[in-house]
Amino acid sequence: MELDQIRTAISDTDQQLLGLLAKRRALALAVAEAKLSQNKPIRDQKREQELLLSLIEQGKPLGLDAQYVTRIYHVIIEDSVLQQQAKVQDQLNGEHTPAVRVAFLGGQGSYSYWATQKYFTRRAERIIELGCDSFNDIVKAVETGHADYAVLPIENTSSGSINEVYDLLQHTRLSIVGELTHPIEHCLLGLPGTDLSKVRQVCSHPQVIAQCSQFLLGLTNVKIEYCESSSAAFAKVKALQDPTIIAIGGEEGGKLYGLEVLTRELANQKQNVSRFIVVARKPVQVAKAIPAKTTFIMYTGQQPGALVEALLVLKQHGISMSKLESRPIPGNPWEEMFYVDVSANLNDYAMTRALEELNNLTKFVKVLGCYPSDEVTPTEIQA
Ligand SMILES: O=C(O)C(=O)C[C@]1(C(=O)O)C=C[C@@H](O)C=C1
Repeated sequence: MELDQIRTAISDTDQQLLGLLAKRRALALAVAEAKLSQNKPIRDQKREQELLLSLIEQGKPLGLDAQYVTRIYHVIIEDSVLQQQAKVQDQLNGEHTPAVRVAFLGGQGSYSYWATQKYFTRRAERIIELGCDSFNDIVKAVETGHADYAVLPIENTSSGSINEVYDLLQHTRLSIVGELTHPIEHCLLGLPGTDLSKVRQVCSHPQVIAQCSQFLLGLTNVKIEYCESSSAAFAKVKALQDPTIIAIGGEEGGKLYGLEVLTRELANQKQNVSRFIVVARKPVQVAKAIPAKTTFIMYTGQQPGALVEALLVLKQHGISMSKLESRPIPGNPWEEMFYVDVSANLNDYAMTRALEELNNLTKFVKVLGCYPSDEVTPTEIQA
């Protein structure tokens, strides 16, 4: 066969694969309906185990090794679970609307832009994008009704917690209604033909710069220029048309501005992932069939053992904590507000009791939101 003919055959096969993936997704959504009516949880890891084992066996005579099959099906099953969760939440809260207005940092091509696309394509037919220049503007856009939702990065595996966002949460009346994790793959991006040895300025958002600090130490005679977002950095490089100025951001985003990759994998941690939260004016309920997270803040006061006692309340109710963060309280020097993420539904009996006790024990407790957990840990094969 000629090259063109082979490629046509590959394209045909890919088209069939896409059709089958769409068909499988529709079946998974039908399963979600059936599970809801039978009061069953969405995730069924026993079924996933059986499925993976059977697929590995079926792959062997076709020359498809176990690792390959497992990798592909982890992605497919993760998609199934997240689609099913979104559907269940939609039925409970009526979240699925034809168009949603979403505020996020930067413009097209920023990391928050991609996170927004990823989260809302499962939940709405159309996204009306409201790119903003600061985290404060994003929150204001939802508070004032200019946007329905805000997407905010809250932590990153390389640079840690994003303090500015934590501080905004302390004062807003908005609720956390969702979360998502998104891999962040930083690249150096320049105008076509840029020579890295001649570069004199690197532009990006301060969080991005922090996540690539080790790589940047190795660049001598290069000035760091902070921008409102990585997309603002792309726009700047494109507008200036000066090959000594480059940006750091995602490859796909840079492409939208005609920029090319000079170097990849710049982040301090190889696994560089950001966790984003989605906030809205109205809280949501999380269906019992899916794993929930609750985030609350508390001020325990400074008496000895106050935090330990508060955390013991969670332990006594069998509630596991996935994150504990502290931030200063403005106007009260050396006093700290604690932010707590727990794996629990706000409507669970244990959680209700724990919050009642924390209300009595501490000086201040406020629930920031209860939302579906985005973590779909891959099912491992047990031999
Ligand atoms: O079979 C089910 O119960 C499904 O919901 C489908 C499916 C899948 O995609 O295969 C998805 C999630 C479950 O954890 C198990 C399997």
